Amino acid sequence: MHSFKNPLIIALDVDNVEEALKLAEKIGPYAGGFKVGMQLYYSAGQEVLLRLREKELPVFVDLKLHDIPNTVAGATRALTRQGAAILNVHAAGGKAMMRAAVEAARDETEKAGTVRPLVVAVTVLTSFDQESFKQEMGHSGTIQDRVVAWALMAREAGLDGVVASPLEIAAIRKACGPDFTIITPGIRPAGTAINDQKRTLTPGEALKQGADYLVVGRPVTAAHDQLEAVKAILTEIHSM
Ligand SMILES: O=c1ccn([C@@H]2O[C@H](COP(=O)(O)O)[C@@H](O)[C@H]2O)c(=O)[nH]1
Repeated sequence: MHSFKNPLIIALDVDNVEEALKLAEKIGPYAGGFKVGMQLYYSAGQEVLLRLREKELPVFVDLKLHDIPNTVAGATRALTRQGAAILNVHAAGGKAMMRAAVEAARDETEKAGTVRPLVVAVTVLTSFDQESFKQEMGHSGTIQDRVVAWALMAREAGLDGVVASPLEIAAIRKACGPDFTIITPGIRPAGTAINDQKRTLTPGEALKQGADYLVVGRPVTAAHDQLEAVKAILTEIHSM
């Protein structure tokens, strides 16, 4: 297991390596780890992962893989070689796809003698509310029921955990047990902008619900004082 020094993962949602490294330099001594998502990876490629390695903090590579099993396995192998500490696939890709991802990560790390990344499944994006989930996705049940069903499927496929909103943490924990990793975006410290997120809680509330890791982007990246924003979240976390 790659070691995160605290549960706070900062989403480096910026456009280039220089900006990412500048932010990483500033908040690195405080953050538990970084997240590299589509915006940064599609702009900067694997170079950003190699450069972030120098900061010696684990990196969650959030590319939400979703394709046929063989293609997802190949992409998983590449991200594993590039040093991802956590990587993710969409649960909607199905059990065979999820199994292919975790087996590819295991095989790649066994060959290299390195630590296997956690492979987790994205459930229902935090930008959906119940209404849009029903109208646009055609699901008649609740978001929570779908998230729990996908979490159970991910566990059966051998995945290590899920990405879900903080509102579903307790239900996932109950269904999947204490060792199943729960990573939650949709984190909004009190008084910060909600933006496009629909299912949110504060850092303290999410931890109280049982989250393992909190993913925070704009409340830090868009803050007037990014370092102060990180420190305030850590103070809230440590007061729990
Ligand atoms: O359901 C999901 C899955 C992933 N994300 C990612 O987390 C961060 C959240 O950023 P904020 O700026 O704090 O909203 C972002 O990189 C998303 O791609 C998510 O929000 N919801």
